[in-house]
Amino acid sequence: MFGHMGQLGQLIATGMFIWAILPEWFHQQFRQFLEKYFVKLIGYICPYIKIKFDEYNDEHFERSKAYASIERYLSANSSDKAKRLKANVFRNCKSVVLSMDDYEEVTDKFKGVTVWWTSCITIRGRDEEERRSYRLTCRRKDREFVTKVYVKHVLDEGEAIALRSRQRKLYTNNKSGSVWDGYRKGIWSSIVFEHPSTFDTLAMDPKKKKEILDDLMTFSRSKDYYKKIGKSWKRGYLLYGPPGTGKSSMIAAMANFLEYDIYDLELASVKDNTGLRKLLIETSSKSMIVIEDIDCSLDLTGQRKDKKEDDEDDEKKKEKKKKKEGSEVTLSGLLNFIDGLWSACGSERLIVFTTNHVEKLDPALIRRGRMDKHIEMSYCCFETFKVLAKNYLDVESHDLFETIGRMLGETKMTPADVAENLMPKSNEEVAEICLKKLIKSLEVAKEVARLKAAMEDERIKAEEEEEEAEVDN
Ligand SMILES: Nc1ncnc2c1ncn2[C@@H]1O[C@H](COP(=O)(O)OP(=O)(O)OP(=O)(O)O)[C@@H](O)[C@H]1O
Ligand SMILES: [Mg+2]
Repeated sequence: MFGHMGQLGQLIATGMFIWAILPEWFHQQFRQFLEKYFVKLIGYICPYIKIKFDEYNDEHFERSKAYASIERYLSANSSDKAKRLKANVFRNCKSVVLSMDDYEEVTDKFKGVTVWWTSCITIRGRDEEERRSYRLTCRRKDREFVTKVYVKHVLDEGEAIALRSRQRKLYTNNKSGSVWDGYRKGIWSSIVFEHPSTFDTLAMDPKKKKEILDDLMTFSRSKDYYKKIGKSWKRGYLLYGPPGTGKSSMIAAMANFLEYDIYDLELASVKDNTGLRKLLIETSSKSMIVIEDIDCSLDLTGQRKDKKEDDEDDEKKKEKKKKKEGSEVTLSGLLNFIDGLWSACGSERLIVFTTNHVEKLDPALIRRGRMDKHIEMSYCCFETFKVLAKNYLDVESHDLFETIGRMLGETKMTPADVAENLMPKSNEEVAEICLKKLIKSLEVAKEVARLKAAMEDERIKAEEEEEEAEVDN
């Protein structure tokens, strides 16, 4: 027994001696060889596979997009399951994002498949730099599903969460061309978009409101449909109606509903058609491009149709006018902006025009396909009033409603005017006082309209008499 022990001791001692006299490179090779086969061996035995997502890839300084998406996905789906959390406040984000703390593990289930996520840190290099990563563990049998379906689901969902929580922007174009926005020159300048208008605060016929909401919802979910029918994923809205009927409020409500950015395009500040195209290219997806008061923006009415008929003098006059205004955008330039080849450069975009005079616009500009949906914003009807009364006074029914309903049927008053009357101006102004104020205003408006109509009748009568007198002479 002791003899065997002695032999073994000798063997070990010889082995150690040989190991000691072998060169360093041999040690390294041997170690690598062992590590490689050990990992392989574990791979054969272990029923799980692991996928690592690093926060920074070696060749990029930027934070990995996949890592950020996973972080958001996990904080939204598993932050209630993890026991130790980290709070992050991102730039461009409204809220605090909770994510798993280091070395924390959570379980996630998707379509019946269970996976495990671990947040890891490795210390690398001489500077002992901390490298973060997420490790996804799944069963070997689920490998195909996890790599092809689950990971895509996580990344898509993470991106969608980022979009939902970002701060939206209101952009406007600059007359001077481009502005320095801190790190690059841009042709749009922006502020944070925080308009409080929503479809709840917007007063209009509930049926019409629902129709618009359905339309917007369908649009935002129709990516594949637009691809199938061979159209770029955009839709044109024309909002028309008298001043103060809620066109601008509707635009803000639409942007809030769809969570889009707004590009408020001032046509008069655009130098020419090329400038218009540049602006278009610089807009992002999930946005609304708005041109307010399109009839006043430029002399676009009939520029295309009547071009040949215009005599030279007219052309010169127009040229001069355009030079004075500093804009040479033409109707055809604008038409191309809306649905020319370049308009397909982004996706999921609404183009919205507003006007007080729809009849002044060139039919080519507002034909379906360019302006797909025409929405009339009109004077306040009883249904509109009820929404305003609810929003402004918290009143859903009142004895005075009947009178107001009847009077609104007889008199044209814009929602802006009705809203102004309904808004309490002091603590003493209770709902009834405000409603009475509105009735008084409606009476005045009715009287003014009656006088105007009478004056107009008189004017027409006088003109007719004048004509008759001329004929007699
Ligand atoms: N339909 C509406 N619902 C709720 N509020 C409205 C509505 N219409 C007008 N208002 C109120 O009146 C104000 C003016 O409305 P808004 O600016 O949307 O009108 P507009 O149609 O864009 O007018 P303009 O043609 O002059 O640009 C808004 O601030 C809003 O408070
Ligand atoms: Mg407006």
